Amino acid sequence: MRVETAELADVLVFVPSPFHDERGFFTRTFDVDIFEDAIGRKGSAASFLQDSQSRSARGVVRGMHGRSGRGEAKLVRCPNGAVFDVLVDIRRQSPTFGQKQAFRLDDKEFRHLYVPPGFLHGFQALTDTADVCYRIDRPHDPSEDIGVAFDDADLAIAWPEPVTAVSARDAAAASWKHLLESL
Ligand SMILES: Cc1cn([C@H]2C[C@H](O)[C@@H](COP(=O)(O)OP(=O)(O)O[C@H]3O[C@@H](C)C(=O)[C@@H](O)[C@H]3O)O2)c(=O)[nH]c1=O
Repeated sequence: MRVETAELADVLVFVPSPFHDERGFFTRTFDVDIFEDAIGRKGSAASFLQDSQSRSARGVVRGMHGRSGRGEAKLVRCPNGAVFDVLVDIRRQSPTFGQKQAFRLDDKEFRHLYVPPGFLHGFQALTDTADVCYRIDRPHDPSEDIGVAFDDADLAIAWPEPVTAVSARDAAAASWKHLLESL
């Protein structure tokens, strides 16, 4: 498994080496030693407490979601289909504060993102169905949800497909300007 850095500070991309044969494929999706070497902290893998999966139809956007307080670290991958995944750095002290980066996550290359606390995250499904699995290092607490509208003009995320559906919460999300004032 290869580890790549990203344009955004402290984000890592794990790129596994799937094994293909006539049965299909086998791929490792997580390796504790590789993860902890890359993060530079022994024991850090054990901090992931919750594993979740969502399924989305083509064009669906989920995001842009973040977490207040000390935030949460995430491991994000797409085990079925493909998504256009977007991160925004909302850490005031970061050299890449305010910047965004998009990644293609899919069931061909199985790229796996490590997202430290202090980011907005969202994605759009690029295939008829697209699953996203993510682990987080703190139990979900909706009272700490923060968000920015996926179509905020200042954030200007170029979603590649027409947007077919979003949740009521995402449709009513605050502006990027509003979030910046609260950080
Ligand atoms: C995120 C989450 C939701 N839920 C519940 C709340 C709600 O009833 C239902 C659907 O939740 P949402 O609409 O918030 O799901 P969704 O819009 O898919 O939210 C997710 O979006 C992506 C982009 C992320 O990065 C995730 O961290 C998460 O915020 O599931 C949990 O029980 N545990 C969880 O960890």
